[in-house]
Amino acid sequence: MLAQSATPANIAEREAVIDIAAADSCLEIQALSLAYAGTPALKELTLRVPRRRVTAFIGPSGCGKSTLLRALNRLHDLNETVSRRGEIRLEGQEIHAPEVAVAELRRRVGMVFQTPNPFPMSIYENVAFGLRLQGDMRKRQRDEVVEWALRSAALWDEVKARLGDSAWSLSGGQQQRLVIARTLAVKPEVLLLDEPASALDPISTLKIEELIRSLKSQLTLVLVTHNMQQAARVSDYTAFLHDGELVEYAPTDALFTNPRLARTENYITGRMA
Ligand SMILES: Nc1ncnc2c1ncn2[C@@H]1O[C@H](COP(=O)(O)OP(=O)(O)OP(=O)(O)O)[C@@H](O)[C@H]1O
Repeated sequence: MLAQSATPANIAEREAVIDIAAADSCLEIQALSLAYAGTPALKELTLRVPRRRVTAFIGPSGCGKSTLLRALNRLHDLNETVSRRGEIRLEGQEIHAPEVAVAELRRRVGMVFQTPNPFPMSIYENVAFGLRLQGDMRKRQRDEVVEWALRSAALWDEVKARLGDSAWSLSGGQQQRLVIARTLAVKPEVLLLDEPASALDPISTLKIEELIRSLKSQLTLVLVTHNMQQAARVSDYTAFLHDGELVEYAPTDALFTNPRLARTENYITGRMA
């Protein structure tokens, strides 16, 4: 039985904590801090990313969403001004451990950016690109993986008759789904999406959102978005960041309908830019 002092807010808090703690997690971020040239961008963030779910990072511009996402596949490695403390574990293994090869990490943790970036080659070759890097594969097997990846990215029917055409002949929305297919072809465990629909029209945006929802049966997705409706539509869990801190992290429904903290409520109700 609930204690007498339990209010709807702290019931939700307890349930949110239990829900995330109980979820099977794929990535664990522990006391992660990151600074650019000594200026903090992330401050002691700790969170677990549940497996085969969609987790959204939301928050005002400059709060650190992209910095956090990029840290998850070590995109800061080449930036000498970046200093980092804390841990990021993928399936229990610290991703900065000496035995972890960055190329393999980035195969396991794929990333899709805001602006579609297909390579200047055919639709087919874009998807086959990572497979060729991985080594020899018979043409028939490669064809099968390309088809599977294009189907998984909900693009196959639109391109199956023109696989040899330039990827740049596709619309922006199709290009973004092609980039997702290219990433899926090497069978990642995690897909990081940094504002993947913000450069797209509303119909293409809906297709990307449908795709995100469908992909969680196969892999773990992490989405950075400015668009709170989008976070509410597609994600299972939402983390609200502000000024480099993780303010609140909860199942998406709980966070949007019953935020625990005033800072979260102010943001989701538009009282904080
Ligand atoms: N390469 C960089 N060098 C220096 N500072 C950076 C760099 N990238 C980001 N920053 C700073 O780190 C902070 C967090 O930036 P980040 O891009 O992660 O925020 P964000 O929440 O993704 O913002 P937005 O929603 O505008 O994309 C900001 O103050 C930003 O100016």
